[in-house]
Amino acid sequence: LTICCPNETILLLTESSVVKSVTNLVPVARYLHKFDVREQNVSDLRAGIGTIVDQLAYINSGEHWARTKTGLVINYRYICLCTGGAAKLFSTGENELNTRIIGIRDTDSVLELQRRLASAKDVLILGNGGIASELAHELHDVNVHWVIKDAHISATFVDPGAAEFFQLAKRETDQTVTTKPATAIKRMRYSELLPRAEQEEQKQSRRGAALGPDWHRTYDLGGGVADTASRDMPKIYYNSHIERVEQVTTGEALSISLKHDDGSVQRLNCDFIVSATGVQPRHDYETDKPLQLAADGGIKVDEMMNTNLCDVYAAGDVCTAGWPNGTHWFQMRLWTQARQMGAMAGRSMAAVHEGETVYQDFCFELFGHVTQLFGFPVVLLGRFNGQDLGRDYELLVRCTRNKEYIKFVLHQGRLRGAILIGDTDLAETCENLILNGTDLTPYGDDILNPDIDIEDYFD
Ligand SMILES: Cc1cc2nc3c(=O)[nH]c(=O)nc-3n(C[C@H](O)[C@H](O)[C@H](O)COP(=O)(O)OP(=O)(O)OC[C@H]3O[C@@H](n4cnc5c(N)ncnc54)[C@H](O)[C@@H]3O)c2cc1C
Ligand SMILES: NC(=O)C1=CN([C@@H]2O[C@H](COP(=O)(O)OP(=O)(O)OC[C@H]3O[C@@H](n4cnc5c(N)ncnc54)[C@H](OP(=O)(O)O)[C@@H]3O)[C@@H](O)[C@H]2O)C=CC1
Repeated sequence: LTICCPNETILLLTESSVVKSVTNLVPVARYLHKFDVREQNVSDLRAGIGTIVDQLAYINSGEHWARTKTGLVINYRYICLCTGGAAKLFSTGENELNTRIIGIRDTDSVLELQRRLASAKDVLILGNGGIASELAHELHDVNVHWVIKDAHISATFVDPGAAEFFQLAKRETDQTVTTKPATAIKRMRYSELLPRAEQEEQKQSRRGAALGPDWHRTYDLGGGVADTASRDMPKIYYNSHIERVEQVTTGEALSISLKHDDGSVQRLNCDFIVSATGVQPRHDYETDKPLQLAADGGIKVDEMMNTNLCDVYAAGDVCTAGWPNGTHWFQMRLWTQARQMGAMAGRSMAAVHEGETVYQDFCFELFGHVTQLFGFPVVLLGRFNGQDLGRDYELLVRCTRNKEYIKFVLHQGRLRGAILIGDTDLAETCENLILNGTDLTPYGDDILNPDIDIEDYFD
C-alpha cells in the first residue's frame, strides 16, 4: 500500500510489538522466491506506516470504523484483515491432560517447547506435515515418537518415494548434532513496548506472528537425555492415531494408547505431546454484519481479496481462497502465499481508491513453494502430489541417493506438478513446462535422463 498510495495514511494495528517481514528475497525461478523471515520491532518499520499495538475487537463495516480491545476507535476507508491462524490442537477432552499437549505457532510457543524439552526424555509428535517434519529433523537428545496417520512421513508435502529418500539420507549422512551457534537461546521477541499494566495482561495472550521459514535454526531443540549426539530419525508409528491418553499413576509421564489401521494397539509413555496438526484461521473480533466464512473456517475472499463486507479485505492464513482455483494453483497456509495475498490485497485496495482496474497477480496461476525438509532444499510446483488429478496421471522419478530426488507428475503427457529435492536447477524449466502445457510424450523417459540437460533443451 505504501508503494501504491504513498500519500495516504496507512496504519498497522498489531497485537504484538514484534512484526515479521520478508528479507533476503532471492528468485529461484520466474515466479518462485526463497526468503528469510525476520522479526523487528514495530517502531522500526519503514516510514509511511503508522502503528498501534493493540488488539482489533470490533469492525463497523457500514460506518467504516473499528474499535480496539482498549477502546480506541479508528475511522478507516479500507481495512485488510491479516490476523493469521492459531495451531489447531489435538484434544483429549480432559483439561488436566490437555495441559500436556502443546502447539507451535509463534516465538513464545517455541520457548514453551524448549522449557518442556529441557527435562524431557520422551516426546510424542502428532501430525505429518510441515511442523512435524521440522521437529523430527531438529529434535535431539530426546526419544522422539512420531505418530502419523499415513503410510509415509511428511505426507502433506511429499510422496512415499521422497519420504524414503529423506529417511535413507538421514540414516546414511553424517547427522551428528551440528552445534548450534553458541548464542544462548536467542530471544527472538523484543521486550514488549506495552505499559506495565498491560504487560501482565499481555502475558496471558502473548501471541505473535507465526514463525515461518528457518525458525528452528535459531533455537536449540535439545531434550533431557544424556547427549546422544546423533540425530537419528524418530521412532515412527505409521497408519496410527492416538486412541487414549492417561496419566501414569506412578510419576509424571503420560501413557498413550495408539490404534493402528490394522486394528492392533500399541502403548508408549511420553512426557508431553506436540500437536503439529494444522492451522485454524484466527478472527476473534466481532463485526456489524457476519463475515462469510468458508468450510475450513477461513474468511472467504474473491480473487481481489475482497470479503463479503464493503471495503473489508483479508489475506494470509486468516482467509480462504473463494475464487475458482487455477489449473495449477491451490491454497496452502504458507508464508509464500501470505506474502502474495498481502501484496494482492494492497494492490486491490489501491486500485479501488484510485478508480483503476487491477488483475489477479500471475503468482496465483501456479502453486510454487521453496522450503527445506530434512536438511535438503525442496521446491514444490503445481499439483506436486497429483492433487485433484484423481488416478489419471503417471509419475516419472529420478533419484540419486543422498543427493537429489526429482518427481514429475504427468497428465496426458503434460507436466502438471513437480517435487524437486536437492540442487536440481530445474525449477524454472518445470515452471515453463507446466505453464506452457508442452506435450512431453515424444521425449518419453528421456525427459529425466541425467545425460540430457533439459534446462538447455527447453530454454
Ligand atoms: C512453526 C511454523 C513453521 C512454519 N514454517 C513455514 C515455512 O517454512 N515456510 C512457509 O512458507 N510457511 C511456514 N509456516 C506458515 C507461515 O508461518 C504462515 O503461513 C504465515 O505466517 C501466515 O502469515 P499471516 O500474516 O497470515 O499470519 P501470522 O503470521 O499468524 O500473523 C498474524 C498477525 O496478526 C496478529 N493478530 C491476530 N489477531 C489480532 C487481533 N485481533 N488484533 C491485532 N493483531 C492480531 C498476530 O499477533 C500476528 O502478528 C510456518 C508456520 C509455523 C507455525
Ligand atoms: N517447510 C514448510 O513449508 C512449513 C510449512 N508449515 C506450514 O505451517 C502450517 C502449520 O503446520 P502444521 O501444523 O504442520 O500443519 P500441516 O497442515 O502441514 O500438517 C498437519 C498434519 O496433521 C495431520 N492431522 C490433522 N489433524 C490430526 C489429528 N487429529 N490427528 C493426527 N494427525 C492430524 C494432518 O493430516 P491430514 O493432512 O491428513 O489432515 C497433517 O498431516 C501449515 O500451513 C504448514 O504448511 C509449517 C512448517 C514448515
